[in-house]
Amino acid sequence: MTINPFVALRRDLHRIPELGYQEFKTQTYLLDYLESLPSERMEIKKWKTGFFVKIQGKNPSRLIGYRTDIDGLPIEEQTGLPFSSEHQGKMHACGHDFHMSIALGVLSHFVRNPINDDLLFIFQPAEEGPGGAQPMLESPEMKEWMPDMIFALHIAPEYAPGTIAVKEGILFANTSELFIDLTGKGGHAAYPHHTKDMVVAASHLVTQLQTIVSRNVNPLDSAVVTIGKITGGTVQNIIAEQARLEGTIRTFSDEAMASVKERIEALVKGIEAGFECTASIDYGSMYHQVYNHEGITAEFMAFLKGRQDVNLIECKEAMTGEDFGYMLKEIPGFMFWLGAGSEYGLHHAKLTPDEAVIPFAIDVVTGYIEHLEI
Ligand SMILES: CC(=O)N[C@@H](CCC[C@H](N)C(=O)O)C(=O)O
Repeated sequence: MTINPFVALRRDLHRIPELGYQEFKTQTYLLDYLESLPSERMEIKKWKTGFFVKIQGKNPSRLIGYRTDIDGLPIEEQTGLPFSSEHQGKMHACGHDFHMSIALGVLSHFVRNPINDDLLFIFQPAEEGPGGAQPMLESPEMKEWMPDMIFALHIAPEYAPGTIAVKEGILFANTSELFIDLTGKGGHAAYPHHTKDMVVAASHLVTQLQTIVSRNVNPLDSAVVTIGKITGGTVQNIIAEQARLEGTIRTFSDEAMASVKERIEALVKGIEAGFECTASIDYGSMYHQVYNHEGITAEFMAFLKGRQDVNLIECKEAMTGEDFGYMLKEIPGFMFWLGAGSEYGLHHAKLTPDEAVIPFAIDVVTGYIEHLEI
């Protein structure tokens, strides 16, 4: 059976997931593919481990932008797929392999069938962290090629293939990473009274952090404080001198983000006093909310309603984060969810989206770009 060429590309990319700003093989693979396309209308500018591709239109009056992210996650894949990750401890568990192959499919259509307007394809590194959208936006390359409108998609395992979910206004939350380091006095496991145990302090702090959402945030508002990783100590019979919590904060407003951080700082001060230790907080990288331009999103939804093959859902906002929010802050446009039907969700080691959505999405995105000229 012949396999769709962009599904084949997805499988190749799925084998070589790389973390933010380490996407060297991915960049080479994508650029090699572009080499195979007619080059007359195509201009490429590399940017760190990503790049921009401009496709010259026939009679341009504006520049239409389309962005894909290209990085993977630090997860050991457990799908059992024959084209599983060849990079130990790394996986395309957020669908960026799908995003890239869809972008290549759309790009390769327009390089052969240009529209009047110019198109800009943005292959952005480090979406999962520490963030590539904002520095790309500020780069001289993008300042020269600033789109008049921009859009992007994200796969959604919880929706069936054929579904597109979108809404006007806020779609994804504001995010802030969270790293807390605790330092006390280690020692012999049998002499706890001579030590300040950071495993115990960290355990109390994790529990106290849960009270921010349940007891400080207005029940009619929304926020998330997740601790995804705890490390501490060295061996089972030594009391830990160090512990580290790693997590993320999500809110729908800057005010809520500031008040969650205030509470975190107060609780950490309490841990320092209560457990006689020192603590430091680092907020890592922060992403601006994804806010879909009302008018442009409404027009996209109207376009989708005209397609028999699309099940359009007007969805609710989600606590997911996306640094594409920075691009949408400066450029009118939108992001949408592409139903991809996987039993396991984003960031899961068994995520297996349905590959049939690749040609489907290429067709929808291509059709929408063509429709923009009508
Ligand atoms: C779509 C998606 O899953 N995005 C990530 C973005 C991560 C932002 C940052 N590294 C953080 O953890 O706060 C997400 O986790 O929502």
